[in-house]
Amino acid sequence: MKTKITKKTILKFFGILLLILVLSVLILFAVVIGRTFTFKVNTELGQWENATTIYPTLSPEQKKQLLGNLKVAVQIPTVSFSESEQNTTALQEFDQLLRRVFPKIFSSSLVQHEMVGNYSHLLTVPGSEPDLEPYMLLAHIDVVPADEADGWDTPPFSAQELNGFIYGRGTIDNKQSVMGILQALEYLLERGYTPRRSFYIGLGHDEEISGPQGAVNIVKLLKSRGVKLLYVLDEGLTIMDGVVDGLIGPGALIGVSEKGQATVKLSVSTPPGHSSMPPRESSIGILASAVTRLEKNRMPNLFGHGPERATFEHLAHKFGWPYRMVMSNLWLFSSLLSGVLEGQPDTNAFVRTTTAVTMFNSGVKINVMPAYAEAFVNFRIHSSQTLQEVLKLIESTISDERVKVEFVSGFDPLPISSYDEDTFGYQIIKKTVHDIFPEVTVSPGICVGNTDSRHYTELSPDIYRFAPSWYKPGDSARFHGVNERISIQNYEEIVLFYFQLMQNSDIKNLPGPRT
Ligand SMILES: CCCCCCCC/C=C\CCCCCCCC(=O)NCC(=O)O
Ligand SMILES: [Zn+2]
Ligand SMILES: [Zn+2]
Repeated sequence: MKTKITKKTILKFFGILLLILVLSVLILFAVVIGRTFTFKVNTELGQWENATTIYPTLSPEQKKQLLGNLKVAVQIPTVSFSESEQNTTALQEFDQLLRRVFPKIFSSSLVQHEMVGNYSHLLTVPGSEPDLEPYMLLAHIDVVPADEADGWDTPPFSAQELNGFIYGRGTIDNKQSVMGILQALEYLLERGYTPRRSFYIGLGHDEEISGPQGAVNIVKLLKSRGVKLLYVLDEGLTIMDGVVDGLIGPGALIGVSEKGQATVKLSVSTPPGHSSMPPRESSIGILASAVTRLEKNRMPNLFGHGPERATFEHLAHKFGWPYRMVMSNLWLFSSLLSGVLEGQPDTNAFVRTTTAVTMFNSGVKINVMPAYAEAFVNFRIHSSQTLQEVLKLIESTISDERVKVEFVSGFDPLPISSYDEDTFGYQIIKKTVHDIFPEVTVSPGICVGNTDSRHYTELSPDIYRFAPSWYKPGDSARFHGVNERISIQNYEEIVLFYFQLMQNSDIKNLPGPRT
C-alpha cells in the first residue's frame, strides 16, 4: 500500500513538533522557576545544646588592651624570606611578647606550653571530659616581606591607625588569628573557664615558607603521642562582603580544601655573542615565548568539578533575581557562571589551576647576547586535577625542545573535608559565625592559598581554613601586597569569634536537622 504525503499531513507533523517544542520550553521554564524558589541546600540544625557559660562581650578596657597587643605583635618584623633567611631575632622577641601580654595562659596550671622547631608554639588545654575527641586551632606568626617603597600609606611594621584600621604586614595574614586565639583564651581563663573538650593551639613560625620546622614538627610530636583530632581550623577564606555580584548580604566561606601546587623552572641556553650580530631568537626571546604560551593558554576552566559548585549552591537562596535563578539551576547555567567567574583574578582562582610567572632572570651586559635565561612559574592546582596532570599540560603547552622544564616542588590538592549536617567541625564553625555575625550566610569554599593545615591530614579528616576577617572589594591586593590592614572593630569580632568557638566546641553532640 502506498502512503500518500499530503499537505495536511505535513502541516500536522509540524504542528505536533511545534507543540512538543512549546511544551518542552514550558516544562523547562517551570523546572527552572520551581527550583529557583525552592532550592536550598544550606540547612540549619535544630535546637543546640547551650555551651556558652561565659557571654562573649568585651569591656572598654579589654578593647583598648587587645588592640595594644595586636599593634605590638604587628610591629615585630617576623619575616620569612626563605628557609635560610628568617628573622630569628624577631621570632624570639615575639615569644617574649606572648609571655608578657598573656600572663594567664603562661602561668595557668591548666595550659601546657611547648616550643617546637625552636620558634613555633604548641599549647595543650586539657578538657574536663577526656573522652571527648580534641580539636585544634592553627595560626602562624611569620609574615612575608614588606617594603614601604611599594606604596604603603603607613610603614608596614608601624601598626599605625588610619580611619579605624590598623595598617601593617600580618594584620590579615595572620597575626590577627595568632593574637585573636590567644586573647580569647586569656579572657576565658580570666573568667574561670575550663573546657570540657580538650584542644590544642599550634602557632607556626615558618608557614610562609611551607612550614618545614614548625607545622611539620608539631604534627610529628602529636603523632608520637597518638593524638587524633576531631577537627582542625586554620587561616584561609574570609567573610566576603560586596565581592560577589548579586549576593545579598555577606557570605563566610569555610575552606573545606586547599589547592595543590606545582612550581617549575624553565630555562634556555644559547651561545653568547656580540649584540651587534644577534641571532633571530635570543635565549630571553625563546623563554619569553614559552612563558607567554603558558599565560595565553590557561589551564582548563573546571568549574563544577570541585567543591566550588557547592559554594554557590549553599549561597543560592541569598542571591537576588536573576542571579538566584542561575545559582539554583547550575545543571543548566554552569557554563554561564564559570565564564563570569574567570573574569576576575580572585574568582578565577576558584575555577581553574592558575598560572603565575613569578621570577625571570637573564642577561649580564647590554652588548652581550645572554647565554642563559630562566623563569619560575607557580601553579595552584584545582581540586579536580593532579600534580602529574598539570605537569603533563605544562610540557605540552610549551612544546619547545629548546626550553628545559624542571620540576621544583609541588603537591596534589588537599582532600575535601566534609561539610554535611553531621560534621562536627564544620557545623561548630558555622554556628560560631552565626553567633558573632548573625547577618552572614555560611558556605563551603576552596582555599586558594596554602596553609600549615596541609601537614595535618594524618591527624584529622576534617580540616577547615577560615578566619573571620572581612574581605571587601579591593582587599585581594592586600594579601602579600600593600596596605594590608584590619579594622579595629573586625579585630574585636575576631577575638569574640574564637572566644565563642572554644565554648561552642564544648557541645557534646550536634543537634539533628531542624524539623
Ligand atoms: C565566591 C568567590 C569569592 C572569591 C573571593 C576570593 C577569596 C580570597 C579570600 C582570601 C584570600 C585567601 C588567602 C588564603 C591564605 C593564604 C595563606 C598563604 O599566604 N599561604 C602561602 C601561600 O599560599 O603561598
Ligand atoms: Zn597566612
Ligand atoms: Zn601568607
